[in-house]
Amino acid sequence: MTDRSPFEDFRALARADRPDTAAAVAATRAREAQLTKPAGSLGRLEAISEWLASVTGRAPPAVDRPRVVVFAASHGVADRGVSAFPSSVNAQMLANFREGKAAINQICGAYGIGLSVFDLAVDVPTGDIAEVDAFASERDTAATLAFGLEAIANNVDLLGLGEMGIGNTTVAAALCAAILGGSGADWAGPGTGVTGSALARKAEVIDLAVARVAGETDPFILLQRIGGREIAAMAGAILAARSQGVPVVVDGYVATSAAVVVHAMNPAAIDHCIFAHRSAEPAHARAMAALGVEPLLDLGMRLGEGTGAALAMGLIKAAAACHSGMATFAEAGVDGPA
Ligand SMILES: O=C(O)c1ccc[n+]([C@@H]2O[C@H](COP(=O)([O-])O)[C@@H](O)[C@H]2O)c1
Ligand SMILES: Cc1cc2nc[nH]c2cc1C
Repeated sequence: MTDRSPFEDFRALARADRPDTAAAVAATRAREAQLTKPAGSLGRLEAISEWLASVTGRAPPAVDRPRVVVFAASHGVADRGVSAFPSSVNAQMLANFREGKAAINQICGAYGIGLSVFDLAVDVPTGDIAEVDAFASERDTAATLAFGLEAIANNVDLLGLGEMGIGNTTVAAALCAAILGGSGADWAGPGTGVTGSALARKAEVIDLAVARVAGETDPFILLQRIGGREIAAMAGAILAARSQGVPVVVDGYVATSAAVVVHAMNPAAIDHCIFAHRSAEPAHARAMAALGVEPLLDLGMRLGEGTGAALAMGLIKAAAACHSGMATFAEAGVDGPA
């Protein structure tokens, strides 16, 4: 037996170059210029088509099997009063997803997007990160990263990442603070609706978690020590999707914290991700600024469960449909610019 780290495969994925897709990008750019519209008039939709081509290597880009994946997990830290809701909501919302009655079911239904929901043992919370590590071992953490691979099963060609986990805005904040710097107060926000003195306590809990890991810089070890399972699974899904040329749509603050972990391994390792929306959770903008990304939407949403991602995927589907379905000037007999 060697003492090879269980994280080694994920480190390799984070470091790997993506395949060369320059030909698909060039073909997409050339076709875009021929379509029946003034150059640039579809604005960011044109950039989305080019992004799809650059990630998938397909020209014209197509979205045939979009899917939102929701990872659900429970957090020991939720018992510290950092959320407006109890952890019992996690299992109850899983039942609601199964019944097709949550917001994410409706948005996916409206846009023809598949939905998978994974229960990452919501009956077993991870450790209370103010006092102990979230995951018991590197092996446990790596197993959950590996579970993220499930997200791209069955030839998913556009992946939306969402989550459900009472207390996880505290976990996301602690991860952001530990990786990007700043205090608990910089990264804390209302989450499900925490305000006033409870919000101040939430910031203190984040500070406790960050102080506990002081000096640690390895992003995967920080993931192990701060968690949680849904964030680890989303980080694993981001890495797996990149290796398979699957474009990823990142939802809100919590999903973005998974991207922060991957980005800390290698900034280029999130170059196949697009950020769906600016969550109303105030620190989400701060996290995206640190990643140097600009979200597609700003609708004042702060639900999680992949809802922002699903809305952005509707836009992305429309962008691909315009690019591949529109006639060229020559095909339609429309005069070009004078
Ligand atoms: O991702 C976001 O931007 C976001 C912002 C606020 C709340 N949430 C959702 O609300 C839960 C976490 O909030 P909290 O207050 O329990 O930490 C969890 O289920 C998330 O999906 C998610
Ligand atoms: C009801 C409810 C639904 C959610 N969906 C995602 N996070 C959530 C948090 C709560 C509290």
